[in-house]
Amino acid sequence: MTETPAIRCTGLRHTFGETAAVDGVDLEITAGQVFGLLGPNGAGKTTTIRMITTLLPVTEGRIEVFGLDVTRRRMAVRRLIGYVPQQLSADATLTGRENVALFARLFDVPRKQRKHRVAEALEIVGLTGDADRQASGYSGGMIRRLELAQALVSSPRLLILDEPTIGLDPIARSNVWERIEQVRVETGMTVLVTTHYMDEAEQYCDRIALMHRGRIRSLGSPAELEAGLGPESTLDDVFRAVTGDQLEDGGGIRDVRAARRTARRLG
Ligand SMILES: Nc1ncnc2c1ncn2[C@@H]1O[C@H](COP(=O)(O)OP(=O)(O)OP(=O)(O)O)[C@@H](O)[C@H]1O
Repeated sequence: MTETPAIRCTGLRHTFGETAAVDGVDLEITAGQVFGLLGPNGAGKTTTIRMITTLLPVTEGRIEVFGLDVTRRRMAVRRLIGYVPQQLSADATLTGRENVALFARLFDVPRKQRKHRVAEALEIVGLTGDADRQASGYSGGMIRRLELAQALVSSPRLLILDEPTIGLDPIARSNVWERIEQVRVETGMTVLVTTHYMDEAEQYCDRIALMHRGRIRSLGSPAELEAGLGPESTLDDVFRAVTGDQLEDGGGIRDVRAARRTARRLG
């Protein structure tokens, strides 16, 4: 018997007025994998994620999360998902522990388990020593790890991260990824992540979908995608072949925006 996939999208579409942000996506994500959704700015990644997390309606097609239809079983689906959006979700005026405790209450973690689960989530992301400091004093990497703890406190089966490492320095980036990897190994959680960083996708993702103009253009493991283009090809080459060089400027602009956003959050 085949295992129910963590996510199955069939003929998925979402339009904003005349714009088809997601334009016929078929996608299956195996439970327990780290799956990377890659694409240039405006490819439709965030729109896809927002439909999976039930935050946007499905205009056309169907999404199932562990076999549950997201349109009909919205609340049940939400209970299965931990979501770290691109925009700020940590409160700088609270301590790290208070931030995570707030999410434990929001996500209905049973009262008796809350203290333990909050401490556990902080431990996983390596923030135990800083848990009782105000988040306003955290670095960008620490804020991102705090947001990860917020998403983990409800013990989700599916963790969805929208550009978790954008705007961070290389050490903070690998630190965030190590925590994600650790949780995956320990819990068997499925992880769906968007990133602009090809090296991260190559190193940490089991499978990748390259998205461009609302459609999936290429799908497979990093090695399969590279081998498909030719010997010595890198994931960057595959990306460029699919999107026509859009990454050259796109990533930079995006990084500047993200760095500004991170600076604002810390300021
Ligand atoms: N609320 C909205 N109203 C109108 N158009 C939108 C809205 N959100 C997204 N779009 C459009 O839908 C398309 C896909 O956007 P989306 O944010 O999903 O892309 P993305 O791949 O996540 O890009 P990025 O890497 O910049 O986050 C773009 O053309 C975008 O301008």
